[in-house]
Amino acid sequence: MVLNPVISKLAGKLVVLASASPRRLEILRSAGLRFEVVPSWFKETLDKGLFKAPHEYAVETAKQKALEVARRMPFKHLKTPDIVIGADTIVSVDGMILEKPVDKHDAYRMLSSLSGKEHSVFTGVAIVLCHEKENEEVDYQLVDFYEETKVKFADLSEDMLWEYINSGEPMDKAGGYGIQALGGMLVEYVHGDFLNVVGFPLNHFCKQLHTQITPTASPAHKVCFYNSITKICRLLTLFIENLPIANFVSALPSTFPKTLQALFTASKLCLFDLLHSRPGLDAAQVAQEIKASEKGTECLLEACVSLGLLKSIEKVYENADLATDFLRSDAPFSLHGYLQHCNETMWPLFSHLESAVQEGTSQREKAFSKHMLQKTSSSSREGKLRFMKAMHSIAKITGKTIATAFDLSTYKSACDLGGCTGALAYEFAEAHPGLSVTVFDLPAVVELNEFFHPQHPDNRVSFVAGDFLKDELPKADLYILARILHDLPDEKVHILLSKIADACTAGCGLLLSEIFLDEDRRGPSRGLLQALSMSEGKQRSATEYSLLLKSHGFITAHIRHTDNLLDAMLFTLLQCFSDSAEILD
Ligand SMILES: Cc1cn([C@@H]2O[C@H](COP(=O)(O)OP(=O)(O)OP(=O)(O)O)[C@@H](O)[C@H]2O)c(=O)[nH]c1=O
Repeated sequence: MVLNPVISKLAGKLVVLASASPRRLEILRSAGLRFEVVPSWFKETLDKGLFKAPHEYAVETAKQKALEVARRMPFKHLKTPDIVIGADTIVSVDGMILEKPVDKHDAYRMLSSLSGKEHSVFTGVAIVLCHEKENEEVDYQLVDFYEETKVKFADLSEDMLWEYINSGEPMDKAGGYGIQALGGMLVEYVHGDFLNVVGFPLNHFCKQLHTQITPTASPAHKVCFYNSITKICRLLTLFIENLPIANFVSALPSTFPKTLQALFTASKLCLFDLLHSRPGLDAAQVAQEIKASEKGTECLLEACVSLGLLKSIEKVYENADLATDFLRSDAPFSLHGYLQHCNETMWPLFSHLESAVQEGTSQREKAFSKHMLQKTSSSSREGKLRFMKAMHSIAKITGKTIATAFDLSTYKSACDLGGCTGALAYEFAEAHPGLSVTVFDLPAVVELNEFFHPQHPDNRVSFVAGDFLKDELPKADLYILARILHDLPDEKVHILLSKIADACTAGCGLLLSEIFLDEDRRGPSRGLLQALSMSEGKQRSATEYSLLLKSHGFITAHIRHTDNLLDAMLFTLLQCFSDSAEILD
């Protein structure tokens, strides 16, 4: 008997059912499985037209339900599950997909379309296996499958239909009926797994578990605490991107703008650099060094102490770990460049958000004086350098996570398109000893690279100047597109992807790194807030990126949601598409 050993394999693991369906709970409880129920917040709103077959829709919805819970739990429940189970049941008849009816008339429409006919019930199931890595990031491994059961309804008279609808039973059930209760009276035959119709294909599930789950012991309740680096990066970045992180700064949002400005000002005045090279200065000495008033400097120092950025012992100051690790300009994970960009570019732009929303146009002219327009313009050397410093900060913080997201051992050469200062390329070279990486970026960007000396230079990283929309791309087995696509208008996205597909041979890879929006576009906030400052591009979900890349011949191989600002997806080229008719809008 396969069931018992399978269920007992899960003993000691934190198993979570990402479903509010009482039937699923009952089926799995009766089988002896011990689990917690955390209903998914994923809204079943995927575009059905995008799926070739009904079961693909059910499987994708099940995946999204389970992934949403798997990703939410470490933050909201402070524990990482071992296994999350999601499911979605749909009824399919005459090419239509029927879900739960929205009202009685909808139930009538559904039931009358089933009357006297055979239909299919599909349940898509996703099992997400969560592996917490040493750095406490979580790796998600997905197993999915579906089960089909055929059901034939008797001819239903109007009276029967309305009597059944008025019983209230149809409302929370796919297709508007419950085969396990009154709805059983409408059914002439069932071919296949009965429990699949009720909402969960138990037999198929156990078979999958049997082959997919290895019986390694794991603590029942792993409490997820971020290690300090991940935590500080996250907090600081959320902080900068305007999210309510009440643990870090109390009494938000009233203190929020003041906190940000204190951070920006301290960073701009190089306070953290000064206290790194000369710890133990008092307010008067600091004031003298940064050429500022004594009173103002003292207020700023005290504010920074209250924010946990500085420490003070008997009126002398030194950097707290947070400042040492992230805020001094030469820290390995320095946010200095990014803070400067936020202060001098993002802040003025966002203070014109109201008119940006009203007019739907860039507010640069309004937000900046002539002098600042020049300083922040991407066509000026200073503006370019400023932007490069900001991108360099982000690449340093996210680089390792992206570079180690996938097994890339089959690739020998990579090309980071728009790779800017090479910060990401160096991470890839360090993480993959067999990989050479070419950074391809505009001549004016490559020229300025002398300002960014890598900590560990590596002769497997080289720079080639060119325009990825116009020039021939360097040959590589793997193309990297990190934070590029979201910023481009659709036509440029397609030009770039076509060029990559043309440069690739079958089996070549494409690694995409972006913020992936939740499928229902309810988060993450950092992606949706970033969209407010984008005039041309577009934020997309993982499914949208998959479909976009698929239209150029790339198929999704792996997805990684990293919780370190950027997510990543690895694609493989199946065949080369040069025909623009293949391109989806
Ligand atoms: C055909 C049929 C369906 N159902 C129920 O229909 C819901 C489908 O909806 P779902 O979207 O898959 O699930 P949900 O109930 O919204 O829960 P969740 O997993 O949180 O989305 C599930 O409940 C199933 O049992 C029955 O109880 N009996 C039947 O004969």
